[in-house]
Amino acid sequence: MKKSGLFGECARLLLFAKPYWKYVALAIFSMVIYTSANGIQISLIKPIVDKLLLGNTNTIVALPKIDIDQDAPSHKKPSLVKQFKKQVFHKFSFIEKLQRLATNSFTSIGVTMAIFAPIIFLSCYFQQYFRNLVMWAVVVDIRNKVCDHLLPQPLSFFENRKSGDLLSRLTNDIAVTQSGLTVLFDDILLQPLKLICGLTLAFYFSWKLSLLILIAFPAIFIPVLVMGKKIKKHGKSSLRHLSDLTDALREMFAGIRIVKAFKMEAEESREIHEISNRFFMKRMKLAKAKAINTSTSEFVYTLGLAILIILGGYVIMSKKITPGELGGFITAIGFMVITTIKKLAKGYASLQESLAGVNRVFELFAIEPAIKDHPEAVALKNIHEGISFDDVSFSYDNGKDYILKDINLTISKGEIVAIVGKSGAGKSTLINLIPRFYDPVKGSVKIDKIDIRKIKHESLLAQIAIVSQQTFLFNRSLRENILYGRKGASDEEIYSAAKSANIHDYIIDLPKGYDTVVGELGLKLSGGQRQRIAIARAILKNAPILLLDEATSSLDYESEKLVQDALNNLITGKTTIIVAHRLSTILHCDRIIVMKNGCIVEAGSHKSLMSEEGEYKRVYQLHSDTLQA
Ligand SMILES: Nc1ncnc2c1ncn2[C@@H]1O[C@H](COP(=O)(O)OP(=O)(O)OP(=O)(O)O)[C@@H](O)[C@H]1O
Repeated sequence: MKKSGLFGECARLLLFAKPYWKYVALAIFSMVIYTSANGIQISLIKPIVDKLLLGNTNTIVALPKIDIDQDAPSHKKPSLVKQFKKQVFHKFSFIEKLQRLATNSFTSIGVTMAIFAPIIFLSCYFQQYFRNLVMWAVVVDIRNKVCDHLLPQPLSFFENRKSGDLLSRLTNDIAVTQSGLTVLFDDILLQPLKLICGLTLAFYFSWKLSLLILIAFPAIFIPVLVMGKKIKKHGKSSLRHLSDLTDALREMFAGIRIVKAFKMEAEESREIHEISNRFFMKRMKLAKAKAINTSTSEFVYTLGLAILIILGGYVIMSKKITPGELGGFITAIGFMVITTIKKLAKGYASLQESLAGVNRVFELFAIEPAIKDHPEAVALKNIHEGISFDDVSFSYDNGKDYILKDINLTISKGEIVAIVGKSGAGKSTLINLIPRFYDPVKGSVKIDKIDIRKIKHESLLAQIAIVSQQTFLFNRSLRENILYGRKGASDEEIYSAAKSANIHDYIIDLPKGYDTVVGELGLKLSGGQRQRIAIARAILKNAPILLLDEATSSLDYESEKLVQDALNNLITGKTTIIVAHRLSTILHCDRIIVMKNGCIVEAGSHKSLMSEEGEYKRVYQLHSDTLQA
């Protein structure tokens, strides 16, 4: 993935806020109001001290201001700095006017502050509300976009990755990204406004002291920048360890039956402890970098404050500033500038930590879907001729080991074909090429003579119903699980599909009937019941191509007979491919294909294959002997 710096990554993150620019503008507007209102309140400190306390009067009495200019000869042309100061303060003359109006007495100052209270209340509320609105909308959008980007990835993408890693990126890393957004919107947007306001006030009170503060800025930021890089590095590796932990936990719970059956609780617990310890060590490295960052900043601030007090004392003693100005200056620096710089430094560190998560989330966006629609892809509306495999070879490892070798097979529309062969012969792999779970390495799979790579993937899948070896049920109601076959089907259609799959009677006997929620991974149902739900789902889909991969393997003999009848009804007129180990279930298929080591070695009807002394007859006899034994 192309590496981008801090600004690049922040900009990419902020691009997600583009659809919400109106709310961003409202948040910034509220922030400006809020910060200015705070600044104006601080500016009232000067009249409180100089006019009301030191002047000891309730009326406007112009204090003889002790100024560095006062001894200057009147004919001398003011320096450039002084002219600039005059110009700047002239622009802020409204503050002076406000002061005159509002600073006659403690009461008028109190009233002025009270007038600002609702403004501060509203601007504070809206700036927080809009910032949060944008931030959470962006977080939700990022997660949705990652999901949308990942779901079309081919099966191999998910098989080659730890699902815990994906889970961790979608939860932990996005949570870290969210805190990055908080920093961006809270600190990076709001704090500079406060900093500008604080510095303006500080310059207004004493430009010389303010310049000293500006000179000290690099001393504050250098340690922050250095530690920021470390924080990002440790942040990224601690997220990787968290993802390992998520994956281990997910696997342990998914395989809890096996863990219990083999009494492996202690072993699993040891494994989890080890991974947790590794995560802890990484997390501590991150904590150390963050602690160094914060404490170095605190050290510099405290030192800076000490110097400021010495210098402040010096200037007040030499009467170059009024006590009111010094009070205002220290308040502006203490409440606005220093707290803001502290927040910016802390925010920078948090941002670096978050960018580690942002990086990992953006890595997912960089993955191009391996199976994409061809630019000239056509939509498949139905199937007229059939399916064909033309010189198809396939490998899971980029051609190192071929699982399917030069397969040539034509299946006519409406034909029922069974694929048999030893375990590992490549039967499931062959049928997985039809819905494009994988693409062939050589040759092509065609439907109605169109290479399926040139058919719109969605329309291809719409023509196929699959019942696979590993029946998966969602932790939702039985109704929803069956409805997965065809969204929008009526209750009658669901019941009819369930009846055909011989599961309806079982469902209606349950206290909650079709609204019964299936336990996690379908643990609450027996293997046979799960498979019948999956068959009902496929029946409901009513697609013209049926792929049954060991569809009846988990059924007891009674259910198998009933489901077999149902399947027989269902497959009438449909192009069906059945992968089966139980040879008794495929005797009446139109054609039986025998596979061995990734090649088709025999093909024909049960009768014709039995008349040959080939692989089928050998396996069939072995199968019959096993059944009789
Ligand atoms: N996702 C995968 N990644 C890598 N290799 C795989 C994958 N799926 C299957 N294989 C390998 O491909 C070979 C064929 O597997 P396949 O599942 O197609 O055989 P099968 O004939 O359906 O076997 P069974 O009857 O046991 O299900 C096996 O050696 C298997 O280990």
